[in-house]
Amino acid sequence: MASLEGEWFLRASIMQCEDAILGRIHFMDSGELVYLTTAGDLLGRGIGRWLQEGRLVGFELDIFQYEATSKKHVQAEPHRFRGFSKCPENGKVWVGEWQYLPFQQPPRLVGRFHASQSMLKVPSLSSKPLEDLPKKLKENLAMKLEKLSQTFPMMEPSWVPHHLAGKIQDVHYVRNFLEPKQVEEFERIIDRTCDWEKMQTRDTQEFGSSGTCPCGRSLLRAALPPWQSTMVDALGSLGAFHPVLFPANSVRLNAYKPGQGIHPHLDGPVYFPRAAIVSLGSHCIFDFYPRMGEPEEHGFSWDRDKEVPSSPQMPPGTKPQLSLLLEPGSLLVLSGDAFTYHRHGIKAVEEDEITAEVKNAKDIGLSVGDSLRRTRRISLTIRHLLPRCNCSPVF
Ligand SMILES: O=C(O)CCC(=O)C(=O)O
Ligand SMILES: [Fe+2]
Repeated sequence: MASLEGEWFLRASIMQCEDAILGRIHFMDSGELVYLTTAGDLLGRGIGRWLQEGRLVGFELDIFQYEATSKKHVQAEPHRFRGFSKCPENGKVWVGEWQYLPFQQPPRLVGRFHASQSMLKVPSLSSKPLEDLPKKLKENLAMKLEKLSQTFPMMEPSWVPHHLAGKIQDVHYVRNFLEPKQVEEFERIIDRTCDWEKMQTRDTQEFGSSGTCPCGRSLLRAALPPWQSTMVDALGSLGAFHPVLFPANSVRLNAYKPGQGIHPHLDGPVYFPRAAIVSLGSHCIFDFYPRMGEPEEHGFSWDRDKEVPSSPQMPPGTKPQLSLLLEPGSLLVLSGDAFTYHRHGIKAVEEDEITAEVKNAKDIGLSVGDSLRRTRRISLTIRHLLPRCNCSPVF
């Protein structure tokens, strides 16, 4: 019997697609698993758990992978797979059944996995019928794996999301994410350390990457300043980002004077479709606009006039569909539809008027007709910038 601990070369099929999963998988003695995609045109990684009971092995993996050259938005959630087999034999290719676990649905058998301990050779495919595994033992192992995967602290958001009434999915607003003291402390650090790029519409600075990789298709990863890492770690452990994508690797600071704002835009498929925005300083009204057409393939270039990622112009006079008052110390998380299809922006005004569209005004104790003067506002936009080639360690 071969020991499972260590690195394996894994290939697994999904229906007719022979090498849908192809890469290195590391079985750690802690019972954890790490997977790295090595298929030429795919990028991605996975994390999971494995268990061995008697002669039976089961492992579960959450895999996030995408085509390096794709200009479309990537999947919004990783896919979960499960492998089952007898313990591998020394020196032989290890073969087992491969299941896909759709969210809240029963597992589906989609193919086989093959693994070998040699990193030099892709495991050869076997067409021998798989030996039937004892049903009860398999069910037992599956139950245990399910329990283990629920213990990832970041899978269960421990804050209560403020799911807003309105037609836009996937917008969460969290009041008092930071305490006033923390807001002040972060503002002090920013004033002391930031090296702003001055724009017409705002000042800005990007953290987390620097320079381009040898092939020029991705950015190289740079360490975040410690105060930002702490915030990114906190967001990770609260469940704002999936553990497969932990830690988020990009932080953009924007500073707005009263009268400045940001033109309605989509952040684009260069990122995993999720952004966490932490506000410091002034309040502001943040607007989401109605969904318009397909956003695919936009957002890879910069609109120099508007100072936002490029996307087709909205018809003049388009009104916001949902507005929120962002308070200092608050956290806004936009993902899925809100990230992919609904432009967001902040009007360039000195004073914000509370209208019926400001959906959280009442929770904050404000009424329609109230107006609030802005002061300087600084925001942190935290996202996961996706590498577009295999030579960049930006992940
Ligand atoms: O300042 C904000 O709250 C929004 C910033 C933003 O949309 C961005 O950086 O893409
Ligand atoms: Fe944005």
